[in-house]
Amino acid sequence: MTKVIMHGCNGKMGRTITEIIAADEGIEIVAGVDSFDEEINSYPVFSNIELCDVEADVIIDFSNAKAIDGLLDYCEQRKVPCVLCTTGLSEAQLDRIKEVAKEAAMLKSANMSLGVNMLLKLLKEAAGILAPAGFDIEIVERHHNLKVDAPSGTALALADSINEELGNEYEYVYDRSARREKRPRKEIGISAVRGGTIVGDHDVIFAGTDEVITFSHSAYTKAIFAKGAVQAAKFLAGKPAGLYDMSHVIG
Ligand SMILES: NC(=O)C1=CN([C@@H]2O[C@H](COP(=O)(O)OP(=O)(O)OC[C@H]3O[C@@H](n4cnc5c(N)ncnc54)[C@H](O)[C@@H]3O)[C@@H](O)[C@H]2O)C=CC1
Ligand SMILES: O=C(O)C1=N[C@H](C(=O)O)C[C@H](O)C1
Repeated sequence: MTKVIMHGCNGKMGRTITEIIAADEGIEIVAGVDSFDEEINSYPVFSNIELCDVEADVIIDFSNAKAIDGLLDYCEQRKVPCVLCTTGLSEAQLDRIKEVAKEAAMLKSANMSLGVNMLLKLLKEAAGILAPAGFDIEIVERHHNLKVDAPSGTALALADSINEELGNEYEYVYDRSARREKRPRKEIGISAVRGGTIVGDHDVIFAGTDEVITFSHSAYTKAIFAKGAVQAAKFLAGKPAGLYDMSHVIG
């Protein structure tokens, strides 16, 4: 039985994961952490990870960028593996994750769905063929009106996957409103739309002369992310220190 601390347990994703784990005999939540305590949980909830004295095999995190520094300190000191799903992290936090991964197993992924993780691979092949042939690359993401970070972590991960294939020569452009120039070839435009209850849509557009290819992923429920996170937690429990991602889980 894998024992989990759910970091951000009372948020939208924390609640979805609580439901999914309750129906799985191979894994249980032994404690939750959330600054917002509604007394709705069947497990003990702490307002801060530093106050959590419950032993666990792995942490699942869906919280807020502001909560990540304390979480990383906890993982480093106690050597607890962590599935890090919060997006909108700073460069300093991304560097710190690499440091902490020397002491504990850390799996970071901006999107836990099978579809997006397969797309990350497919895009490398597409970019390798289409970019040299002169296709422009644009990413458009759409999310619900409660999302606090933009662009989405997934949009950045999709861009990074493409850019890696292209020798990291492409610049990311988030806003063209102050620009008065033609589009340079080596850029990836990234646009964010926010509204209603959209769970999460990502379009990667390769626009060439007289033809356009669009790779599109739509999430219909948050359960696709929750299932991936639970699968990742089972995978990560007991793993040696190191930096992991969903490709290690999915294969
Ligand atoms: N990697 C992935 O597949 C996915 C990642 N996300 C990301 O996960 C994060 C959370 O998403 P949601 O659940 O939709 O947000 P949410 O706002 O509904 O939930 C976040 C929870 O974290 C809690 N929190 C805030 N500060 C905290 C602290 N210092 N310690 C403990 N808890 C704290 C809040 O009280 C809240 O209950 C976001 O960054 C989002 O972008 C969301 C869905 C999928
Ligand atoms: O905040 C969300 O909801 C989501 N966030 C992740 C992101 O920023 O990419 C993943 C998913 O799209 C939902």
